[in-house]
Amino acid sequence: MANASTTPHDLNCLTIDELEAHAAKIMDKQTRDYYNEGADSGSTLRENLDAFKKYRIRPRVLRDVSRIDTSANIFGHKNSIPLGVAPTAMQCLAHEEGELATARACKKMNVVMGLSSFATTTLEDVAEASGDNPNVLQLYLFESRDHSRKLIQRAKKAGYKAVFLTVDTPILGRRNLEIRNQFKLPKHFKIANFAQDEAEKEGERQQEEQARPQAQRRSSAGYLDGDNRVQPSGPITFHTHAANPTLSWETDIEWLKKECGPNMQVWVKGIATAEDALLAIEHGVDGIVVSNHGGRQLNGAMATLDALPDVVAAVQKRIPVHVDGGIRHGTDVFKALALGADFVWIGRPVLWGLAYKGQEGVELCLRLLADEFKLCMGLAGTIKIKDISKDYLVKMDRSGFVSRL
Ligand SMILES: Cc1cc2nc3c(=O)[nH]c(=O)nc-3n(C[C@H](O)[C@H](O)[C@H](O)COP(=O)(O)O)c2cc1C
Ligand SMILES: CC(C)CC(=O)C(=O)O
Repeated sequence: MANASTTPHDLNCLTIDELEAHAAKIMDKQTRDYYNEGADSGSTLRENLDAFKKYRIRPRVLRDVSRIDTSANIFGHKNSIPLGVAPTAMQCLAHEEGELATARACKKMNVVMGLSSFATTTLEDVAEASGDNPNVLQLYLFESRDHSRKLIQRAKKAGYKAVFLTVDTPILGRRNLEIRNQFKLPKHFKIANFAQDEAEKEGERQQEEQARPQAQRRSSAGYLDGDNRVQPSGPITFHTHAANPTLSWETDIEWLKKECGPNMQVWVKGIATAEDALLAIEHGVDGIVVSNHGGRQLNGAMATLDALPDVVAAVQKRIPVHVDGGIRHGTDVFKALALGADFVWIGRPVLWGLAYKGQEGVELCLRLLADEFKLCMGLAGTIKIKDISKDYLVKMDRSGFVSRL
């Protein structure tokens, strides 16, 4: 009997769990804590993972699974599997080649890549490394529309297929290890997409600063207003500019759609409820990602896999519904699809791959998941993505009682 794997194994690393363990030994403490932690006690982060264990697969047999097609269409491109690389900030912390290594691995593995606004590589350099492999730009809409507008224009010019507006971060979640470690991006790295703006602004700022009475001079984190809210008027750092508490459906989605024009889609990332999924449709977005930011924002929020079925039922296939959070095995991809997701995204596993072996490590990460997913499809008795449905799952409650969906 042939093994389902199409590629050679790395005998030291046969699972994403092993990849995580290798990476943990390689990364420095600040980076490991920043990448791996969730908000507050981390319960939502853990529940994202545990949610997958509540479901078991009902395999069907004698169905000729000799020709399995794992490919999925995204932005008119044939992705090798229904999985993409979610945007994660500051990848050069994991490996010196950072986002470039990720882009090259995605291209080689034929997998769509999401680039964080807070990448340590410019969106143009990533686009060049990606060639004709599709990319999406994750966007935090800043209070200064100028910063956002420039970024959108650059993404359009560089051929990005979509922007993913992250909507679960109106205020940055509380990450205790980050606070305790006093997280700082080492000086030799830059939040590359803003580096030019920063240099231009710095001169102006220094002049303004000198003109200001001593008592009103800003701290390095920005100004605090009367409500102790950081005013994002200072340098672009993720403690100030990632969070924009003023975002709303009415004012921002319309603006964003206009800026993106007809050739770059607008998605929202961070939907957790049917109500918001319906609002997304009402406001004309092209797709949604059910996400809780990998458990890094509202601790105590639902696991994304638990949030998914309600959203799928509300959307009724009018727009694509994607999901991320806690996907660590090919069977997790299968379960998410069976619950109605069209596509999934992975965050931390790619960072672990990067830390382990740069581009090669990201390829390994994607290959493991692709092989596991293909094997799962074959052993569950299905050869087409579109046939994966809730008929392939049962749900177990806490007492072990099994029910059909
Ligand atoms: C270190 C780290 C940085 C992240 N940076 C961003 C970001 O810049 N923008 C964003 O929308 N989401 C960001 N995310 C969230 C991911 O896009 C994704 O939603 C999440 O990682 C999925 O969960 P998983 O890590 O369990 O796969 C980040 C996640 C991590 C772990
Ligand atoms: C720049 C940060 C806000 C990136 C992020 O989204 C995260 O660390 O979760």
